[in-house]
Amino acid sequence: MQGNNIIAAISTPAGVGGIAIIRLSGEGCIRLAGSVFKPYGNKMLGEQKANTIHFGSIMKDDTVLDEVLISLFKAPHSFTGEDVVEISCHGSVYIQQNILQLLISKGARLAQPGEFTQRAFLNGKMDLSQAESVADLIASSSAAAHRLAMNQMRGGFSNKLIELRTELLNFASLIELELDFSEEDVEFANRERLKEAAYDIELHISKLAESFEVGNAVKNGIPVAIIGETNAGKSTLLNLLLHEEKAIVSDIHGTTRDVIEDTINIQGLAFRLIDTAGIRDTTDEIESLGIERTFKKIEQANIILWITDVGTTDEHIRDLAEKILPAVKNQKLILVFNKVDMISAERKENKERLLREEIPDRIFISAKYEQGTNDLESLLVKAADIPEIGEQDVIVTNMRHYAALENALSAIRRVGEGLDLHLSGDFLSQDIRECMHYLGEITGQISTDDILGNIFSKFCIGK
Ligand SMILES: Nc1nc2c(c(=O)[nH]1)N(C=O)[C@@H](CNc1ccc(C(=O)N[C@@H](CCC(=O)O)C(=O)O)cc1)CN2
Ligand SMILES: Nc1nc2c(ncn2[C@@H]2O[C@H](COP(=O)(O)OP(=O)(O)OP(=O)(O)O)[C@@H](O)[C@H]2O)c(=O)[nH]1
Ligand SMILES: [K+]
Ligand SMILES: [Mg+2]
Repeated sequence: MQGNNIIAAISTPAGVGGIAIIRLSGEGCIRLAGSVFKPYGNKMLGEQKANTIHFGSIMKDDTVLDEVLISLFKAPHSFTGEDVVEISCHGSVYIQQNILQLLISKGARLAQPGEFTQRAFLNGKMDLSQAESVADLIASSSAAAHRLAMNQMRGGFSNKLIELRTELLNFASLIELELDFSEEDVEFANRERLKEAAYDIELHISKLAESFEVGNAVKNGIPVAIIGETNAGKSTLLNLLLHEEKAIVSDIHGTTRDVIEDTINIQGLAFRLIDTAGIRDTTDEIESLGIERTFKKIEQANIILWITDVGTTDEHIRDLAEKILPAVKNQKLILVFNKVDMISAERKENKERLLREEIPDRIFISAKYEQGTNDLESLLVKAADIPEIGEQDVIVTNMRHYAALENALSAIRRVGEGLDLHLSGDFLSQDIRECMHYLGEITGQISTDDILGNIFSKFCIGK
């Protein structure tokens, strides 16, 4: 049916803002929009040039639904690569819904989530990793996450993958050429040079794969577990850093029983703060489960803030250290002495020396009276140890890309091993092709409907 291929959606958030945008894409969408648009000028919409904007009314039969601006894009020069019409109307939900229904009654259909971007991908406007970065860009909540998504959208990652693919292709041709001439027993490809090439590619791919640790932390927030004895002030600190009464604070030991998480932005970096149940010996079953979770969160965090009441005895702190230190592996551990408002300078000096060797990073704060918390924030940024990210840096932020890179890495490693073992060219070339296949999955040169469906269904409607 004609028009069935025209998709429509409200691209702006529901019910907020003075102006809303309704987007149409697909062959015939300009004519479709023209059928409900009464221009104030004398030319009909269908006669207008690409990249122009027009003022007029949207008509439902004889009633004016709204006065709008309509922007025209013509294939292939649009976001989707198809004809695109954008209607800017007033931001009333009533108007938006009525215009959308009107367009659907004229033959458009509701766009699925991400369908505009999916079309842009299918029409070659961008590759798959760029399309995915659009969703990341929309979700970015810190300067660093924004920069990574922007680099990816502008093709940094794609270009790197194209480079690698070209290298692999050259590599495969060398080996395959040799295969064609195998009867004549010639060696076109110098084995040492092939080994170097394989190693060089391996190095590039492994660098990309390794960047995922930083990329993932920047995109999802660096996980910070806030742990320690009951009543140390963990939830007070969480609320202070979040500027929100997220967790219940009380002078009752064991107030927090389950994990509470939220994300904050400090100096352009996102941190995922995780408040946990206070550690103590308890017979309460629920509380014990909460404490088990505390130890799980220690495992999952990059940074651990061990909060202790500065008035807690040295013995008790040492006892806790025996439980906490074995659970800490690669994570950064910071010892936070809380409630400094309650103690003397002399007492503080004594605590300065406690567990110095085991935990060199420490700070004194008062969560309740907001003392030392700026320094704590700076300490968090330092502990996060995220390298400065430049515009040219390619950093992997997507689990799907990471998994594909790991597969590509195994394949290119097999090529290197095959060369060491003097395996015949057909084996080598098979692994090189496999490596290319996995890189192609990232850019979408290799893709299935399942993969695409999975990616685009997570987008918002209208994107
Ligand atoms: N109103 C509106 N704002 C928007 C978008 C949109 O689609 N509509 N975008 C949607 O994400 C982003 C902008 N991205 C866009 C990317 C390409 C084209 C486009 O028309 N490209 C053509 C022409 C390029 C040219 O003139 O040089 C092309 O690539 O051929 C439009 C928007 C953010 N803001
Ligand atoms: N004087 C003083 N009191 C504080 C400070 N920080 C927290 N408190 C008080 O300490 C008590 C316990 O605080 P919480 O934040 O609930 O402690 P918690 O570590 O989350 O406790 P649990 O969830 O029970 O493990 C509350 O009465 C807070 O008001 C501080 O810096 N100074
Ligand atoms: K408490
Ligand atoms: Mg608490």
